[in-house]
Amino acid sequence: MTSPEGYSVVSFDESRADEMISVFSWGFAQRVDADGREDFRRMFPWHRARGIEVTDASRGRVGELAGVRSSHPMELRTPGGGALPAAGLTWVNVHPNHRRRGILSAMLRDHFARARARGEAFSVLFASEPVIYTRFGYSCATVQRSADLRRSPRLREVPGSEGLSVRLETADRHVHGAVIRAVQARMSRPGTPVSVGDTVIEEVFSDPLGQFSGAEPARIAIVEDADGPAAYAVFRRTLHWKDTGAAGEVVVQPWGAVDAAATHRLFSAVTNLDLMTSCQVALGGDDVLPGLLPDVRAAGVKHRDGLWLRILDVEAALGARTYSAPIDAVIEVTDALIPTNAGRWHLRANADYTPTVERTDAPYDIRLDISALGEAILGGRSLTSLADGGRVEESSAGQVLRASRALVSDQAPGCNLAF
Ligand SMILES: CC(=O)SCCNC(=O)CCNC(=O)[C@H](O)C(C)(C)COP(=O)(O)OP(=O)(O)OC[C@H]1O[C@@H](n2cnc3c(N)ncnc32)[C@H](O)[C@@H]1OP(=O)(O)O
Repeated sequence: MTSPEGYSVVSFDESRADEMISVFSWGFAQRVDADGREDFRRMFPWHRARGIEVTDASRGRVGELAGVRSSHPMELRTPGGGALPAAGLTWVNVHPNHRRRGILSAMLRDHFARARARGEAFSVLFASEPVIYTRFGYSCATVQRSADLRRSPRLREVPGSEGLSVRLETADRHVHGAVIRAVQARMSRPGTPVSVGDTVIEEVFSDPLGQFSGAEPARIAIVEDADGPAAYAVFRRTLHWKDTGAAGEVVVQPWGAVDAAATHRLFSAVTNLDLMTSCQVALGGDDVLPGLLPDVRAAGVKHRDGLWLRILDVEAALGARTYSAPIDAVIEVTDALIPTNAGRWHLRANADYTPTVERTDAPYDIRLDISALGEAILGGRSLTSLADGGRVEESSAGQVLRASRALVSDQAPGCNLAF
């Protein structure tokens, strides 16, 4: 693996936790207190930690970590109910003394090689600044929205919701990790992490930066149906008193539900807590929740980029999803960083829309860069809209439209677990 001059790429483990936290706190301008350090020890994926060490004294103290990163193992839902192994890139930081010397670039080359060797088809992340990642072939694959549901918004009725049980408990990572895993595994939305390693679960119950200091300990609402856990919401309340009386705030982070009935039951409970006037929640994809609100504008929905995705294995990415219309097309992919992705792929989806993907020398029908394919692969962005923006070419009129209809997904993608 090529490293920038004066540096070398290394693995590191928990014995270097203090150093890693120091690089992180410089990168993210954060104070990490004793509790936060304990959280880091539990939730940082030490087994996949990589860093860049100084090897030349003119660059800094020889042996010190100049940059760090790791990734969470997970499986990501694809359109049609399949899933693919993915690397959830996380805690990427370069100490300001060493920035803009190619350290991130070296870490990402290393990340791509190692993730591919493990058979991971996607690298996914939540971006601190999107501009960092576009040059490495990542694109925004899901949109995330935030809303404030206020108190008891009188959700529209959903058949079957009344019969579901809901209970509130104090969150306990040892007990409720299994609940979260059970719900995630049942979720069908493309972009959902349907299987995650322990570190993602640890992160759900952690607060390394003291974001929730002043709030109560994490609680969890659990809805069950005949098949077991069907929805959960991890939430924390903070009680404020104003001149007008109690004005408590509920922050839900994260939540997941398998269907509309479970969503209705869950939010009937968490938006109806005494002394609370605000219930802040993130929405992913085309969640049913906004459609249950009688006055969606009152929720003040805000949009932003959600999950960023980089395809590491084009053949797997095209082959592990279903298609919404027949397709028989040669797709030419350019990829400046992963040569095994580049070239022409013959994609055919048969009568039940499951695909075959083969390398071919035949002329292309559509041509696009890996970042454009990453934006479309979960069905979140249409190829027609990417073509309008000049990011997809066609060899003859109608090719983009046909492929676009095939790649669209019945459910808009979303990712409900941050990492
Ligand atoms: C998934 C996550 O963990 S997101 C968290 C990312 N981390 C942060 O935001 C913490 C604060 N920032 C940092 O730690 C660092 O500045 C990083 C990681 C963003 C960049 O690390 P560096 O080692 O400086 O990046 P590197 O030198 O490899 O830069 C590669 C290219 O990206 C550009 N670039 C890097 N960061 C940025 C940025 N924040 N904004 C704009 N361009 C950037 C560089 O200018 C360079 O461009 P070039 O190839 O045209 O010369």
